[in-house]
Amino acid sequence: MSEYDDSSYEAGARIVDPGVAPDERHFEAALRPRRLAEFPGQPRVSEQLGLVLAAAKRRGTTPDHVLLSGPPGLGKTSLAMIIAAELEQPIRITSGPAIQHAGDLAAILSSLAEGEVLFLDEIHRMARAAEEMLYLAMEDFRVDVIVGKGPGATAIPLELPPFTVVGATTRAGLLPAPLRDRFGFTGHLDFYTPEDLAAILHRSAGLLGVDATRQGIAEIAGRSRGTPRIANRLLRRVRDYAQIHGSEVVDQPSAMAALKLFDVDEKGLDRLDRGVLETLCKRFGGGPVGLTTLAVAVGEEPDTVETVAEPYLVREGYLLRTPRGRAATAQAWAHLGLTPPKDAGTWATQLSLPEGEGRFSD
Ligand SMILES: Nc1ncnc2c1ncn2[C@@H]1O[C@H](COP(=O)(O)OP(=O)(O)OP(=O)(O)O)[C@@H](O)[C@H]1O
Ligand SMILES: [Mg+2]
Repeated sequence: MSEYDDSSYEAGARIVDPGVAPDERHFEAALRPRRLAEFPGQPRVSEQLGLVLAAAKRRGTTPDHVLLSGPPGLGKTSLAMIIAAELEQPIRITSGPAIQHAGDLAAILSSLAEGEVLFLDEIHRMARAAEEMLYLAMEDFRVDVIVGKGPGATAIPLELPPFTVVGATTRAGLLPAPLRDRFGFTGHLDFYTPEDLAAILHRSAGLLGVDATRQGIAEIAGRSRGTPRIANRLLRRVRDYAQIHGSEVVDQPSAMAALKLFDVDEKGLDRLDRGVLETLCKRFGGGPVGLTTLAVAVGEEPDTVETVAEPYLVREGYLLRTPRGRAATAQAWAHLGLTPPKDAGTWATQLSLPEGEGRFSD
């Protein structure tokens, strides 16, 4: 699930949504890399993690607990499963929202086998009381089981065999510091380069039994917003298109035609993204304009514009959030093939943002 849970757009409702759609889970499972060696991209995290796991295996101990953070669809769940596979250990999978009471967690912890991997997805959404129990368990491999109620209740300490927690979160900043500190290794996943996405797409095409050319793959990779989940989804749509209209081969013409049909342009912007930029440029001279005014003009809820369209537009340098409202950058004008008016604000002449500026961190 993604951070877009609260918006009016269902996860996966847009073809470029980084969240997972309910009906694509089985595709995802089939396309997940199984081992670190077949996990393209994220070279730093992958190398660091490989070292941590290999060293623990060599010593015959459990590795440090691992926290994986980063935007939706970049491979956190895949990596959690890879960790268990590399350690040759079973994996127990649960998620923050499923643990609403400390007792839920106590039941899981007390049934773990030695060395087992406990994957806690969306760990930032776990109940507070369970968080406290978790960090005690992570540090001392112990839980206090409360027996009885009221003044007569007693805490019976229960020793746990050593195990490895792998936590995943799209919002590392929401984790309380004591919990974050219990993870000896944190891997932050970043958006993929088009080359890495192309490698992923080649592999996926092979697994799906689809013929694909290098140019066809490159065309899809360039429109996938740095996100493997989106890349795999676009590949399936292009495959559909190629099977119905073309030579059954995912080549550049079929990729371009299919993605035009599904409204994903060459930079990966869809109709909503372009609607926001076009409204901003054509109706408001590039802004700045308040979020609500902009959203009404686009015909969307302010929340949708803010949480669904803006993060990518800001990250890629098409849109600025200024104290006076939203403003289009020169890159936005250029992408739409429009010329900014002479009196447009200074932001419109700004070609790109300084490194890190306007980027979303967790
Ligand atoms: N490095 C990679 N190589 C190949 N495929 C990948 C890679 N990273 C992700 N994928 C594919 O992208 C899809 C989404 O990956 P995954 O479920 O691991 O993401 P996630 O970070 O857990 O997302 P969420 O935050 O929504 O839970 C899967 O189908 C997976 O196969
Ligand atoms: Mg996941």
